[in-house]
Amino acid sequence: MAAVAAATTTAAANLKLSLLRPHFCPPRHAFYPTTPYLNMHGTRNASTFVQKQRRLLLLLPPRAFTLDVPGPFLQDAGATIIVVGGAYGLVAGFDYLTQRQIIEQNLSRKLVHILSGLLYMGCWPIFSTSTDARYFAVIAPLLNCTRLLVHGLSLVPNEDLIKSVTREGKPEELLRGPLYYVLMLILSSLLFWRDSPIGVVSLSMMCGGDGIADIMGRRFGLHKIPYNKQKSWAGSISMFLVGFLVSVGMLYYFSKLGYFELDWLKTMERVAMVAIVATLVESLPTKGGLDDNISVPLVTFVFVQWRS
Ligand SMILES: Nc1ccn([C@@H]2O[C@H](COP(=O)(O)OP(=O)(O)OP(=O)(O)O)[C@@H](O)[C@H]2O)c(=O)n1
Ligand SMILES: C/C(=C\CO)CCC[C@H](C)CCC[C@H](C)CCCC(C)C
Repeated sequence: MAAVAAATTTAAANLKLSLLRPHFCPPRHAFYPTTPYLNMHGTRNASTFVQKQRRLLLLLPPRAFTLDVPGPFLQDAGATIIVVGGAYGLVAGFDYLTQRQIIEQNLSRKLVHILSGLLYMGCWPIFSTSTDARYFAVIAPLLNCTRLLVHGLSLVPNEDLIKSVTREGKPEELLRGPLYYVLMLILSSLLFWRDSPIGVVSLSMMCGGDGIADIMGRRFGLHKIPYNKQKSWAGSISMFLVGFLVSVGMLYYFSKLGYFELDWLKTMERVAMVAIVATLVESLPTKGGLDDNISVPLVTFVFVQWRS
């Protein structure tokens, strides 16, 4: 009798858990804990997840011999150097292209907008599984934040940075869109990191979606949106499509690496809803109001939470 009662209670608890389970499942490594430290002789202690991370770091194909990564601190320090170097390289590269008039200033600004956040997120797996890894990851955006403040306040002039990331070439522009953008990268890394689809989708909408709206809208935006003559159907439709595709691509990337598991049908549905909301928010008239680099990711954070 007692055994039957116990079995019934367990079954009821399991049913309750499965009903409460969100569509975005908890990170897989919550179920399969990983060992960040590897033994001296090989990978005996390493879980599949850690092995995947190490392969990615070393850019070696699966099954190839992998060198020992000497502890999370060195791995995170190395990853930080790569990301900080990548950020400087990206801005310098676009500055070179604008200086040579290979691309115009506004296109450079939008390409930096699209690429920097997506490449930044793409680099998250090269950080260790340590709980401190996210603090190393925010070093690059923090340095860029300082850089934007120093040059935006004209404490030290920097024509190169201004040319590659501003619209009109004024230093104070660095204190608006670009500054809000790096602050959102920091916020999302600290709050969600690579363990949650929420941060991944929000940044994908801000980088991919919002970035492409400008590029397409300026080129093909003949037909304006009825409630905002500054924005066009071409820009908003591109934002929806690219925001959706980039989000799904990023979610696939992180789920393949084992950071979380997704029910793909529900995920697609949810990402489509989020893309519609982010596109609507971006299309609103905001003269003097909230910048898109704040409104788009913040609304996405809130909307995904609310739907969870
Ligand atoms: N849905 C959209 C968004 C943008 N655009 C085009 O892109 C230009 C700039 O858009 P906006 O988002 O206002 O850009 P910025 O103010 O430069 O934004 P940010 O500083 O956030 O980059 C608009 O004038 C418009 O030509 C568009 O056609 N349709
Ligand atoms: C032009 C921008 C926004 C306006 O809407 C983006 C500004 C980007 C920053 C100046 C540079 C940010 C760099 C990232 C923090 C790190 C990128 C690393 C990666 C590996 C290239």
